[in-house]
Amino acid sequence: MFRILVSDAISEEGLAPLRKSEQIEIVQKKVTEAEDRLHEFDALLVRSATKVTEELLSKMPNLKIIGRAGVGVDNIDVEAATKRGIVVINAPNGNTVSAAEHTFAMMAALVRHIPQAHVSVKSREWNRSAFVGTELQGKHLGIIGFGRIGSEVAKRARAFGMIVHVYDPFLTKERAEKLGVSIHTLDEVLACSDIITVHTPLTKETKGLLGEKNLAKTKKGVYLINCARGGIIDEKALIPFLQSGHVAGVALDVFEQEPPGDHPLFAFDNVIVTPHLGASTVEAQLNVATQVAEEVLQFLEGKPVTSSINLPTLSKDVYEKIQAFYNLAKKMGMIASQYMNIPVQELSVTYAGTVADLETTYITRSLLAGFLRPRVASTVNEVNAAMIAKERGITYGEKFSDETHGYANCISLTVQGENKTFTIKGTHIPNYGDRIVHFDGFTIDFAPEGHLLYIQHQDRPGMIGKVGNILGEHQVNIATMQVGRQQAGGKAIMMLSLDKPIDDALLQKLTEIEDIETAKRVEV
Ligand SMILES: NC(=O)C1=CN([C@@H]2O[C@H](COP(=O)(O)OP(=O)(O)OC[C@H]3O[C@@H](n4cnc5c(N)ncnc54)[C@H](O)[C@@H]3O)[C@@H](O)[C@H]2O)C=CC1
Ligand SMILES: O=C(O)C(=O)COP(=O)(O)O
Repeated sequence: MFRILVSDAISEEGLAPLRKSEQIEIVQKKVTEAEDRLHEFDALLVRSATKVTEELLSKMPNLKIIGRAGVGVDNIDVEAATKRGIVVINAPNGNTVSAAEHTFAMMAALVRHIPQAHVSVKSREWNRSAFVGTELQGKHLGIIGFGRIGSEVAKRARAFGMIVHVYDPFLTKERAEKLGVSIHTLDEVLACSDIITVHTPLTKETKGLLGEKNLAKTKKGVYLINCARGGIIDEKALIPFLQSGHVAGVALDVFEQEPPGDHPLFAFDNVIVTPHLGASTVEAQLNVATQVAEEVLQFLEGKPVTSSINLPTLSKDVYEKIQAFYNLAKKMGMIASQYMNIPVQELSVTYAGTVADLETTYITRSLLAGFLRPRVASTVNEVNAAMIAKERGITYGEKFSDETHGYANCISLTVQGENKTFTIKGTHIPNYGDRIVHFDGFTIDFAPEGHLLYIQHQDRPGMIGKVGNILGEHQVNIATMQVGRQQAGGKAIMMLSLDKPIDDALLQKLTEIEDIETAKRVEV
C-alpha cells in the first residue's frame, strides 16, 4: 500500500486519479492531526500552508515524494528532503493565469480605490470625490521577475495600453524579444515605473529587493504590488514611504508571516490586502492538483517525474531511451564500490557510442547512487547521490569518447582510491542484456547480476576445479563462470555467479587455495 498524506486543501477532483488506484490510501489531515501516523506515509501533498521542515521530515522516515500543488516551494526544506533522497515536485504552470489575473485585479483595485470605496458605500456613505483614481492606460508598469506569471501580466498590461518595463537578470535577449519586451536594469525600472509588480521567487537575492535603498529610487507616487512572496517587498521599510506619500499605494497578496496577524501596514488606507489568493481559483486548483496527482502516479509506477525540484527532469521518451543504461550504470557503481572496498576520492565515467548522445546526467547520478549504496547506511538514490558524494569528499565527472571497444555503446567507470585505481566497462545489448566487458585490467564477459564471486589467481591448470570442489562441498551451486587472463601462465580472473551468497568462512577457505590471490564477494 502506498500511503499519501494530503495536508492542505487540494482539489478533490484533481486528486481523483489517485483514488482510483487500489494500491493507494489517501489521508486528508493536517500534519498536526496525523502525528501518530506520520511514519507510515510514502507521499506528502501540500500547498503553501504546511511547513515541511527538517523536523517534520525526521518524523516521516518512509517519505519518498513531496508534491507541492502550486509553484513556490519556500515552505519546503528542499535541501533536507534532498539529503534524505526524497523527490520534491511542484506544479509550475497550473496557477500561472490565476496569479496573473489576481495581480491585475489588485492593480485595478489599487489605482481605482475599489476596496476602500466598497467599504465606504457599505457604511452608507456616497463620497465619490474621495475615490478619484488614475487610469492604467499610458502608465509605465515595471515588472520585476519575468517568468511565467510576470510574462502573463505583461500580456494583459499591453491590452490595457500600458508601457511595460522588465527587470530579470536571468532573462535571455532571445526570450525577451520573443515576448516583445526590452530588458532594463533594476535602477531603470525603479526610476521610470508608475506601478511596480514583483514576480520572482523568494531567494537570498530577492528578499528585501524593494527595501529602503531601492524604494528611495522609485518615482514619487508609485504604486507597488506583491502577489509573489512575502518579503520581496520589505514590509517594515514601506512604512516611512507610505507615511510621506512617496508610495501612493500598496497591494499585498502575500506576507512575510502568514497569516500576518495584526500588521502595522493595515493602519494605512492605501494598503490593500488579500489572504494569499493568487492561486485560489477553481481552475488553478484543478490544474495543480491534477498535475501533482499525475506525477505521483508516474512515480509510483517507477516512471520519471517531469517537474522535480531536486532531480534532472526527463520526458517519458528520453526516460525510455536511457532506462537500460540507467540500470547498467547503477550495477556498475555497486560492483565497483564493493570491489574497491577502500576509501575513494574520485569517480570518472566515460560514455561512448549510442549512450553518449543521451541524457547522461541522469545515468551518472544512477551510477553514483549505485556506488554509494553499499557504503551509506541511509537511503541513497539519484536525488541525494550528488549531495552525499560531496559530503564524503568524492568528486565525479563525465567524459565522452569514441572508443566503444567494438560494442554499440560502452560505459566506462574509473575509480580512484588510495593507492589503487580500478576500471570497469559495461555495455547494454538490446534483447540480450547488460554485460561487463572489462574488469580491473582484464577483458571478460559476464552479466552483472546476483551473487557474484570474483577470484584473481595465477593462471595454472586445475584452478577452476579447486574452486568448484570447495563450493560444491559447501552446497553452493555455480550458475555461470567466466574467465579471463592477461597472458598464459600470468594473472588470471574468474567471475562466478552463484545460486546463493557465500559466508566469510567459505570466502577465507577459497583465498587459502594455493595460487589464489584474491577472492571477493559482490552482490548486485
Ligand atoms: N500569490 C500566489 O498565490 C502565487 C504566487 N506565486 C509566486 O509567484 C512567483 C513567480 O512565479 P512564476 O512566475 O511561476 O515563477 P517563474 O520561475 O516562472 O519566474 C520567476 C522569475 O523570477 C526571475 N528572478 C529570479 N531571481 C530574480 C532576481 N533576483 N531579480 C529579478 N528576477 C529574478 C527568474 O529569472 C524568473 O524568470 C513565485 O514566487 C511564486 O511562488 C505563484 C503562484 C501563485
Ligand atoms: O503556487 C504558489 O506559489 C502559491 O503561492 C500558491 O499558494 P497556495 O497553493 O494557494 O497556498
